[in-house]
Amino acid sequence: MKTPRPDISALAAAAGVPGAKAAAAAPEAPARLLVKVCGMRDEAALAGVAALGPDFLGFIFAPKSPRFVGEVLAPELVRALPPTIWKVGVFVNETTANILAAAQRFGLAAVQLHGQESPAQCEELNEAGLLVLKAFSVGEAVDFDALLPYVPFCDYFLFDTKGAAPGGNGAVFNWNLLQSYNLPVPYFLAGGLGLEHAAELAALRLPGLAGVDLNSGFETAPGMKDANRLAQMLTQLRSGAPTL
Ligand SMILES: O=C(O)c1ccccc1N[C@@H]1O[C@H](COP(=O)(O)O)[C@@H](O)[C@H]1O
Repeated sequence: MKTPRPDISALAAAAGVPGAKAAAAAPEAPARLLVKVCGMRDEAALAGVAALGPDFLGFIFAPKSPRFVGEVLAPELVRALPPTIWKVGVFVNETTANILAAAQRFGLAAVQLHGQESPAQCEELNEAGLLVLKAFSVGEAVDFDALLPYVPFCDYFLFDTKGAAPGGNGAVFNWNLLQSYNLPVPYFLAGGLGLEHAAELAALRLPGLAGVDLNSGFETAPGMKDANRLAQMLTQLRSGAPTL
């Protein structure tokens, strides 16, 4: 069954992003960075973090992750989150059938594919009505040409630090590697972001940068988000970002 897909245009306009698959290579910064808080698994923190008004909330469906949402969080709680927040399921090399089943059960509107998923799988999920974020691990260099086959089927890319685990490594990569980004898909910056990066991120000018992904840098333990630190981060990101 097809998962209803919210209209991305309002979100893109609010963030000053000219819409998915459009003009991401413009060098100017978005009006404000989109914020995705990832790795939610703690029922007690969920309402508090949602009340901060992140643009996206991520739930990890990779069984090996310490943030695996599995049976920990009741699907009703996720489905009941405000419709203004995009609910993102994070998957690593999962089958399309399993992803669609989880999307249906938890009311996910978006998927973050954090493994070696193919462009064809991105297309399948995109055609199923889901917003598609494709993650890529960044080491010493990025081969943007290798991302070209994904362009037609992804709403966002996400650049994360290469590490021992597929994601959630808590390490920062060299953001300057993205200075030469020239593809028409906006992206999220991820990997070890913490409160100490707030000022730098708010002032960051990178072509195609649409948002930031906050995960292990805002936890008291894996999956246990610190709403106070997140509140400080959102305030700094949103007040520090320039207006167009
Ligand atoms: O957080 C995890 O455990 C995880 C597991 C498997 C795939 C992705 C995962 N998280 C994603 O990793 C990046 C960076 O996280 P961090 O800031 O370095 O902790 C982020 O996009 C998370 O969504």
